[in-house]
Amino acid sequence: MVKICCIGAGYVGGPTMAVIALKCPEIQVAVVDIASARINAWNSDHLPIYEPGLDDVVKQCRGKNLHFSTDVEKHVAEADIVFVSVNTPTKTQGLGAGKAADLTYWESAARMIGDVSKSDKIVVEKSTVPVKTAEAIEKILTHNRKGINFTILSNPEFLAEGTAIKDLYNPDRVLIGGRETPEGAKAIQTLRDVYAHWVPIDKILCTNLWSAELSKLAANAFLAQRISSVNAMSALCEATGADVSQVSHAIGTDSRIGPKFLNASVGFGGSCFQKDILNLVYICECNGLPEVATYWKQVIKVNDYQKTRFVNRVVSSMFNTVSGKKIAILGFAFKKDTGDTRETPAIDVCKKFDWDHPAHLQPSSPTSIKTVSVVWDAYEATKDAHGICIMTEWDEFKKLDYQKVYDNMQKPAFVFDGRNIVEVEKLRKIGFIVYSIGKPLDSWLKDMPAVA
Ligand SMILES: NC(=O)c1ccc[n+]([C@@H]2O[C@H](COP(=O)([O-])OP(=O)(O)OC[C@H]3O[C@@H](n4cnc5c(N)ncnc54)[C@H](O)[C@@H]3O)[C@@H](O)[C@H]2O)c1
Ligand SMILES: O=c1ccn([C@@H]2O[C@H](COP(=O)(O)OP(=O)(O)O[C@H]3O[C@H](CO)[C@@H](O)[C@H](O)[C@H]3O)[C@@H](O)[C@H]2O)c(=O)[nH]1
Repeated sequence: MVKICCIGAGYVGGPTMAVIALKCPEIQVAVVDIASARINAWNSDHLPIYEPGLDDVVKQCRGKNLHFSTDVEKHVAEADIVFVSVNTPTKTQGLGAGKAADLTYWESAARMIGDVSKSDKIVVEKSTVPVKTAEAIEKILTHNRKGINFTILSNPEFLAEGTAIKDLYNPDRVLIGGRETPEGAKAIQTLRDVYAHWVPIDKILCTNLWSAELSKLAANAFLAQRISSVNAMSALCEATGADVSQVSHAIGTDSRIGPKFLNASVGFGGSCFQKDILNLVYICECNGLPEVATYWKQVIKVNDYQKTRFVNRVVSSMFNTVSGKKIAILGFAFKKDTGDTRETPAIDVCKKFDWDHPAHLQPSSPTSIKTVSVVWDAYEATKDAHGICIMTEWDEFKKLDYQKVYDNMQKPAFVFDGRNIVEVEKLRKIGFIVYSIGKPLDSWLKDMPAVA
């Protein structure tokens, strides 16, 4: 019986392994993590992450062929295939700080695999890593191998949060990269057999190691670039009277462009896009390609510009200051259907509001945190507020009774829609002053500065 162990029970390791366990009943799957609170949650009725459909998959397999454990070494030692799905955040200190991927979690996992293994293993890179990481991992493992053979594969994950289970059931493709050697080919075949339980074989793409590693960074860079492109257009739409939704639709019907990922927004967030582009930029710089690095860096610059532009719209509309005003932030996650707030644009927007306080009103003690309160209900959040900022496109915010919201707010009442989900004309009829990204401007906002 094939045994799989996945190191890292996070947003990727948990759902991915749960789906493998569901689709491959004859395979034993162990998901291990050093974070005991996370493992306890995976073993409880309250899973550590919110993902539609995940509870159901876990309930079907947990305790049968899916196990969550903190006994990392035992499960790694027993496994034939070890997935490594640990976090690879941006380095905050030292060489490459602010750009390069921090591979300390990866390296310690690799050293541990080398230490505890007593049988041959396929080691699969599931985390998103810089190109050539597999070579570094090979070196670590082969220098410690004690006669054991380790074959490294790259199998990057393309799921998006909020649709992880759907994406895992029905991936656009599964990508497996390996060495072009007999051992590499054999390992690719073993992993391909796992996915072939439910993924059509023509959707399982096999490449060399470096192509697989780079494809993951390239895919995220292209996706994020689309958002920055449409967001750049949104600024031009506001300046000219064009409507970004109409422009997106018009260009998206061109089959060469396609309709997806063209929603203008307050900016992209999440733990992946910025981190992976910075990683790509660093790799370009290290390979002597400064022009290529600058090109990709611009995607992040436009994203930062979009968040700043949004805050400036809010502040300039509200008589050039938000100091002393109540602003209701609707939604904090970086997108709907996830509880994940890593790198969410809402954080940057709220921080920029803090900056707008005049010096004499600057919070001076830790108790100033009281200026933020968190409530469950949108009606409570908006009561007596001067303005509303919609930061996440939760369906709940589309269906609010905006007349009721308006009646309970200070006047003039503002809605700043960072996700373009409200019906602008309907809200304007109620009496709101509405700003929607990339849409024809409310007369209130005309002639006000969009960018400081
Ligand atoms: N979140 C996504 O949607 C997504 C999608 C595709 C790819 N990725 C990539 O997958 C990787 C994991 O992302 P994530 O969002 O699941 O991260 P995460 O932070 O949710 O999970 C990583 C887990 O690894 C554990 N860990 C770290 N070092 C360990 C060690 N030595 N031994 C055991 N456990 C260890 C941590 O405790 C943590 O629980 C990253 O490289 C990310 O870029 C993420
Ligand atoms: O038209 C769009 C689409 C998305 N977004 C924003 O972009 C961010 C990222 O969204 P999405 O890509 O759907 O979610 P992620 O979970 O970050 O998934 C991305 O990052 C993952 C981690 O690498 C990859 O696996 C996925 O393929 C890739 O889509 C979110 O803030 C969205 O609101 C927009 O502003 N406009």
